[in-house]
Amino acid sequence: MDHFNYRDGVLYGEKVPLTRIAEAFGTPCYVYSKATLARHFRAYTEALGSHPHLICYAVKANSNLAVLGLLARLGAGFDIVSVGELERVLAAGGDPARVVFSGVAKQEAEMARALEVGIKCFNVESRPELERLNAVAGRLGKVAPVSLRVNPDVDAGTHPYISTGLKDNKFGIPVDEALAVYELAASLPHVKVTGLDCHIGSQLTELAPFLDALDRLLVLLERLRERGIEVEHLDLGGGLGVPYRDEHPPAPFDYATALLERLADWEGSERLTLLFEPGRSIAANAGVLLTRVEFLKPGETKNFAIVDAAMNDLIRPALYQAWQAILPVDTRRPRESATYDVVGPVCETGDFLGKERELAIAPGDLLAVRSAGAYGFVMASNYNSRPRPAEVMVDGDEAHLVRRRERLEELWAGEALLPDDQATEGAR
Ligand SMILES: Cc1ncc(COP(=O)(O)O)c(C=O)c1O
Ligand SMILES: N[C@@H](CCCC[NH3+])C(=O)O
Repeated sequence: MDHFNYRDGVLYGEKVPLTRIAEAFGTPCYVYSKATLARHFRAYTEALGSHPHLICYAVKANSNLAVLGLLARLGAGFDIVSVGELERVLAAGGDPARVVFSGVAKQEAEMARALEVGIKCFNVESRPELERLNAVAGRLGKVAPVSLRVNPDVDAGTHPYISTGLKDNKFGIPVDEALAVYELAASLPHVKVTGLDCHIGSQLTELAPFLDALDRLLVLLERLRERGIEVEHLDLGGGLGVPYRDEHPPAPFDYATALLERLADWEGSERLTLLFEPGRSIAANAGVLLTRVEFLKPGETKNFAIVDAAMNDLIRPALYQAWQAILPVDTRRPRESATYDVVGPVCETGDFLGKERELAIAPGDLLAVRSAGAYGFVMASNYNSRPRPAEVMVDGDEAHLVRRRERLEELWAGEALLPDDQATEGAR
């Protein structure tokens, strides 16, 4: 459920017709619903109820300041993977004490900045990273709170590009080695063990892999306890899927209920703070990509609807063959229906937003690509020297521009001509 619905034949974002947004801000344009973001966030906090918890929104899913600011005000923590994401969180008014830092290769300067602002925890993904963190913290006279990201080797049953909890993925410390790395962590002077972390993949549509992972983590926690190592929090990562088409992923409530049941037998579980790092399940269905049909191009074997958004704006279909619904925004005028591949202007055969879609459209019509609030704008590029699109947040009957469309001259700002060519340029 989201806040993008038809009223009298026109698709709205909350109380704003998307036609009005296209007129005011142009296309292509991302549109997010504040109410949907808030509802998705609260679904987690309400599901966990009185159990100690912290929901660390995965900034990578959608890092627009307005999104981060909204979630910060609702009490969210943040899961970051770079100092860039950290600075965004701070710029949006997020609390550094609620930030966890994931990622396989944190640089020294990134660690130093995170220590300086006092983040909650570093999710350490390897032994050398632990040693680097200890050294950086030592130089700054600090003690870094750490949680080891353990790779539990469970098959999340998701797309191979987005599965992260298998032995042959680059992420985390193999569960069998984790004990030794925890012992090392406990012996180092400038790190303090505070948690245990895992993240097994994204767009999971079943509970079983999460519960399998939890079982393996509980075995590890038991072994740590035997060695006198107690953690304050258990971070189960993100990964809960969303309905893009006909998937029926568990709701946060079902997920949390199943986890709490499984945890109930574990001694001291009521004091164990649960952390989650959801990205997609908060942002994906809180956004659409608005695009306009440029041309309809009938072909011998197929028809193309060429639109003004492309793979540089939304890469998920091209990269993962991901399916996202494509809807006409204004259905009030009569149109003939046909089957189209919806493609963009980029010079790549793989530049498509959807294939074989039955659509009743004409040139100039607006289309909305649904479920585009996560891994949409954040993965946009300037390929083909296309400025990145605008981003708009609707809030009731208001629409706020939360990122203006990139300007052409921004595309080459920071570039330079060679000295010889500058001279030629000057002489001309
Ligand atoms: C460490 C980590 N945490 C959280 C997330 C967010 O995942 P999702 O958007 O599937 O909830 C990811 C991305 O998969 C991740 O790598
Ligand atoms: N970007 C991916 C998900 C990767 C998750 C990041 N760990 C997607 O669009 O589905």
